[in-house]
Amino acid sequence: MEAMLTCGNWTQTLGCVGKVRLGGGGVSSDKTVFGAHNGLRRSSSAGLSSVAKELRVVSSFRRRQAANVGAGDLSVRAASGNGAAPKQFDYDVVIIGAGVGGHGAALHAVEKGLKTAIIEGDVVGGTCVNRGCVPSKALLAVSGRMRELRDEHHLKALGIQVGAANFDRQSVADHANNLATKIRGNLTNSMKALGVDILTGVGSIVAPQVVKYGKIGFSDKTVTARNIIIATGSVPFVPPGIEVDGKTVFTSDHALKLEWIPDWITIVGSGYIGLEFSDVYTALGSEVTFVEALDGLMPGFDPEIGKLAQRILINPRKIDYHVGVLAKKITPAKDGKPVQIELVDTKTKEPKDILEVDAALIATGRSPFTKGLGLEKINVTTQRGFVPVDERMQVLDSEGKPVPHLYCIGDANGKMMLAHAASAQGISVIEQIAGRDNILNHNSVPAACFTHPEISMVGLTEPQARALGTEEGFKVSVAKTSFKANTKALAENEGEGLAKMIYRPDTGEILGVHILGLHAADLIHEASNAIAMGNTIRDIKFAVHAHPTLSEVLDELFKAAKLDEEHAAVETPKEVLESVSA
Ligand SMILES: Cc1cc2nc3c(=O)[nH]c(=O)nc-3n(C[C@H](O)[C@H](O)[C@H](O)COP(=O)(O)OP(=O)(O)OC[C@H]3O[C@@H](n4cnc5c(N)ncnc54)[C@H](O)[C@@H]3O)c2cc1C
Ligand SMILES: NC(=O)c1ccc[n+]([C@@H]2O[C@H](COP(=O)([O-])OP(=O)(O)OC[C@H]3O[C@@H](n4cnc5c(N)ncnc54)[C@H](O)[C@@H]3O)[C@@H](O)[C@H]2O)c1
Repeated sequence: MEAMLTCGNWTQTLGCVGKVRLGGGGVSSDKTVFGAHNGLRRSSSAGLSSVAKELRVVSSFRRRQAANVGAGDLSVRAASGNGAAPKQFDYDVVIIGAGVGGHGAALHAVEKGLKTAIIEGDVVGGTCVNRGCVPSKALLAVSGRMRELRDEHHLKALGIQVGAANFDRQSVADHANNLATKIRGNLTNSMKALGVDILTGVGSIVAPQVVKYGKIGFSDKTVTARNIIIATGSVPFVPPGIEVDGKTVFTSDHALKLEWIPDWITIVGSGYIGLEFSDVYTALGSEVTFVEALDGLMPGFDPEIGKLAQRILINPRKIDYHVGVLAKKITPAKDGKPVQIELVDTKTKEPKDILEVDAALIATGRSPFTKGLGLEKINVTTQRGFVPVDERMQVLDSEGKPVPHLYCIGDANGKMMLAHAASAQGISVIEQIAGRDNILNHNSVPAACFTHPEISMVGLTEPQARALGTEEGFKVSVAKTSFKANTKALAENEGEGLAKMIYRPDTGEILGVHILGLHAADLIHEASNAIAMGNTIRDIKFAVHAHPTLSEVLDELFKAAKLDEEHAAVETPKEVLESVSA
């Protein structure tokens, strides 16, 4: 199968992909054949932390040649044209792709004193800044305000009266676009200021440690690099049979421009993009119909959180849905006819329904953008387009052996399609290049869906944890707390929400935390940091939280956990008493 996909100004043909991998971390299951994407568990923002990184880097920036890197003589030399690796290098590190992954790696590389270049074929910032996290969060900020201002019941409960709230579509669109421009500028300036060479053009590998780049239609230039990092990201995946015209049938790339607000829109796919856009569209007045291939909405979330999300984010809104169906064919609106969507049963492929709507947003996952990278020249075979890597992000060749000095980070390796994961992988790679072994614990990487209220998560879902427990022979327990008992949430009149922790009662290890509620995206970090640091519940349950804050939801959660040793502590005196009285 082949699908035409666009990335920024480019168009490419990508092989359509096989399996949907649900969940990540320790347990996963391959289900249903449609679409290319990774696990559906995680996220948040990343290139955005670049400002903080920038400050850190500026203060410590001192270009040095790390002895353990062995960067060699860095003066410019001609690359070997015979496929052999060069002996001397123009750069310590060349990164292909200036998205948030590439940016994170570049900044960390200069901090480590590595001579660094980044090659970008479109615009700096990649998906997250230009077509992803940044503009979508700007639209979601408007969605949140509109919801609040139009929720009479909520405002009345707080004693507030306001007139009818309204919005200007173009100004909302401008807000999203302006924010992307601003953050793009920040990213570009941070790299320039620190001495990262930004090379413009499409990069590809011509031999080990040799990269050529150039603008399409112009002659290529060649650079040699001791280490190459592929960070070429991803593009929307459009299943075969769906015709995207960019006007009435579109992907997130188009939707973020908010060129119009359809009265009725079908969103194909109820993952992150589908859910976030349903929040935006319903706040701005659209009716939404979800089409989801798997048997329930939001199939990648912890099932209990998914159910609650359906009760809070779907049922009370102008949203209906069809689950267990594939959008087999979608035809854009033409000649006065609406968009036509033919649905078939996912399992039997029997025709189920035909929808006629004003617009369709295709949110069915993303495909790696790795074609034309020249990987075949160095014996690397992509898997469904993804670059195979080991736990250190080192690229694996066709025999499964690590290719020396070649790494791949971010969406292009498909491990976890999140901005901050891309950036964290980049930093981890640079640490290794600088001589310090580093393996990113992906189970500690949080994710968030920025709906109102937000959903966040880290680690395993309950079914994943239980499956792992069965496999490895340990008991799994679950603790829960509600936002309804939290003073701050109630003061805000935002008591709907749940926090859930999955853990090992024998060791106190936190296996996963899932939150649905006000500011869940910010709250998750106490749990993700605990997992990253290897802290157990025992370590954090006595940590003090300010009152009244939302963080007390997590405080309660940690305190609600029942560890085996605590049962033992209660039982021991009884046993002692019995033995004494006997
Ligand atoms: C609508 C939407 C919302 C999202 N929201 C969030 C969110 O809130 N939080 C979150 O964590 N994640 C979010 N994501 C996911 C996030 O955007 C991606 O995970 C992240 O951008 C991946 O970063 P990357 O550096 O791997 O790739 P990209 O950001 O895709 O960057 C890759 C760059 O490489 C360039 N490139 C590609 N090939 C070449 C080549 N051969 N030569 C030179 N340059 C090349 C591209 O032009 C691009 O600039 C969202 C995604 C979408 C679509
Ligand atoms: N807040 C965030 O962090 C955020 C926001 C947006 C996107 N993202 C990232 O972008 C990536 C892509 O997001 P996404 O929502 O497109 O993908 P996704 O993988 O999150 O969800 C895709 C959904 O589409 C369904 N699907 C696939 N093919 C289908 C078909 N033919 N018909 C009907 N349903 C179908 C899948 O079952 C799944 O539920 C994600 O991996 C996510 O990590 C993150």
